[in-house]
Amino acid sequence: MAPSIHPFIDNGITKGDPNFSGGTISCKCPSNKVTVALKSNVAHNHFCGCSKCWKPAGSLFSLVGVLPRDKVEVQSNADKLHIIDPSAAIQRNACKECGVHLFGRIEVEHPFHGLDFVHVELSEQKGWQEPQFAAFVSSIIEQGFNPKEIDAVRGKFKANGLETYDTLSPVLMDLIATFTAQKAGHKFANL
Ligand SMILES: N[C@@H](CCC(=O)N[C@@H](CSCO)C(=O)NCC(=O)O)C(=O)O
Ligand SMILES: [Zn+2]
Ligand SMILES: [Zn+2]
Repeated sequence: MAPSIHPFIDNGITKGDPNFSGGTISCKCPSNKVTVALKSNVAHNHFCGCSKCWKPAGSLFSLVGVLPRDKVEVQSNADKLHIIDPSAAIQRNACKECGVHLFGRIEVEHPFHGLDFVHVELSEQKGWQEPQFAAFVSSIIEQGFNPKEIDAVRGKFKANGLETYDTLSPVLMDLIATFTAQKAGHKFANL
């Protein structure tokens, strides 16, 4: 059986609702779930093949989007959260018991400071922004995926109208580059 790319693409992508205003995500513990309110929809929702983002069991990719950190509020069992890797730019707060990542937060100076990273598949609500692109596709090879089969993976994304990249999308990479340039003292007109 071919490995699952991610449940949200294996059976075709469902469009989000542009008027959707948020919901609740929860971890996968059978009881005493960690629950987190997301008080807006997400943006830049994307599949990510990197080794750091949480992936559902058996899937090659994560699905991760961002929203302002002041729209994210832990509602229950906060004591079960721990930060997976405190040295990473994105501090992924995960459930100690089931391993699910609830939100990733940036505390250092960074182009995406102020945005939290979340996985909307952990919500029962429907209407979240649909995936926009696939990022860090070649990273799955670093984790042991056979490079001979990568074209099939890229083809599946393309067949669903999604571009594939080996970093983030050009829009996000340009934002990062702009931040880096401004930090180095470059000034841009009309930004
Ligand atoms: N090949 C590496 C790439 C890891 C990586 O750079 N991941 C990105 C994207 S995560 C969500 O889009 C990133 O920004 N990471 C910063 C961080 O995790 O703190 C690998 O696969 O590990
Ligand atoms: Zn849990
Ligand atoms: Zn990632």
